[in-house]
Amino acid sequence: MPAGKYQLLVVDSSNANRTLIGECLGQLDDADVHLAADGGEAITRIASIRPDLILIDMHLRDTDGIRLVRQIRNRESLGSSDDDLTLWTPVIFLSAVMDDEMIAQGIIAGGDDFLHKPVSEVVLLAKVRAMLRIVGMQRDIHAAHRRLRQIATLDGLTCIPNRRYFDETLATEWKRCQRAGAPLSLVLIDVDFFKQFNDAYGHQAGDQCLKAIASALTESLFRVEDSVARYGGEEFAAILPGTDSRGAQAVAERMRASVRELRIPHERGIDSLASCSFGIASLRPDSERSAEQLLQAADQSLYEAKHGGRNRSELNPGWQT
Ligand SMILES: Nc1nc2c(ncn2[C@@H]2O[C@H](COP(=O)(O)OP(=O)(O)OP(=O)(O)O)[C@@H](O)[C@H]2O)c(=O)[nH]1
Repeated sequence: MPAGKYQLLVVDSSNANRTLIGECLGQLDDADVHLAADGGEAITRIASIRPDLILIDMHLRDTDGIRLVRQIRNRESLGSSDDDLTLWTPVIFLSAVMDDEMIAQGIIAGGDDFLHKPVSEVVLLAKVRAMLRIVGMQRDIHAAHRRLRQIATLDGLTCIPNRRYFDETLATEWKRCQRAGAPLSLVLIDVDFFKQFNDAYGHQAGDQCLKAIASALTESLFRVEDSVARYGGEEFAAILPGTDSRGAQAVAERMRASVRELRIPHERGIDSLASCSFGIASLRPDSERSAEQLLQAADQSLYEAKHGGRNRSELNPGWQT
């Protein structure tokens, strides 16, 4: 949810009331006011403006306030937000007649407060401000949650996705590619002679080398669905959904060349430069094989690449698409 002005929606079938409340709320500098004449229009506007607060008259021409709020809460629980936190939009009911029974029903249905009509401008603004304070806190919680999620899936040294992100993404992409009947390719990447690099230049230089390689690998991926993570130590792993083995070989070669183009001096390295070896495995996910097996297959190819001389990529012949 982008932080910015609060979006308020007033749902009232009386043109005069709607305008009056709208004008009153227009005094709030930090809010935009939207108006809807009935339940149907409210639902459409909620989808487009995603309001932070809704004021609903109890008697609408096509429905009543309680039904409408039930519909709104239903939709909220179905479509949770992109970061898995349910959004709660406060609802204030407006009603000329108000008894205990109605208040209880309204709150049970999902309303948060009531305002007596004709609405006092002072009370309306005070209640809306109180609700918006809570909305503001909800926004802060969402922002903190998003940030924490991001930190939890990022590698501290290289700032690229970490092993946890890799595991989650591989599981998700496996299912997605299986449903779509699409290929899924995996590339395991290991820095060559990295122990000697650390021994020769020190651990800090080793860290800088890993950071530069992580950037080079990331920049070699052009598709949004492709990702590369730090798999552990001096190992990285790229997930290429919807990419067949030929495509994966092309990506691996691009990554290999970009690491070489960094021209990081490595006295024990191939031609005295840092390099990586790449192991590729590809499949169309099915219920016969597992992501674990795909990883093992890519690891075997990586072993071949290492033993074939390093600074090269190898595709597992049994795992081609
Ligand atoms: N500087 C630094 N070194 C790391 C990090 N993680 C792992 N390493 C080092 O990476 C080295 C990996 O060494 P090996 O697994 O023997 O492999 P290698 O020397 O790269 O040799 P080959 O893979 O066979 O080419 C070890 O010395 C680890 O200590 C890190 O975060 N920073």
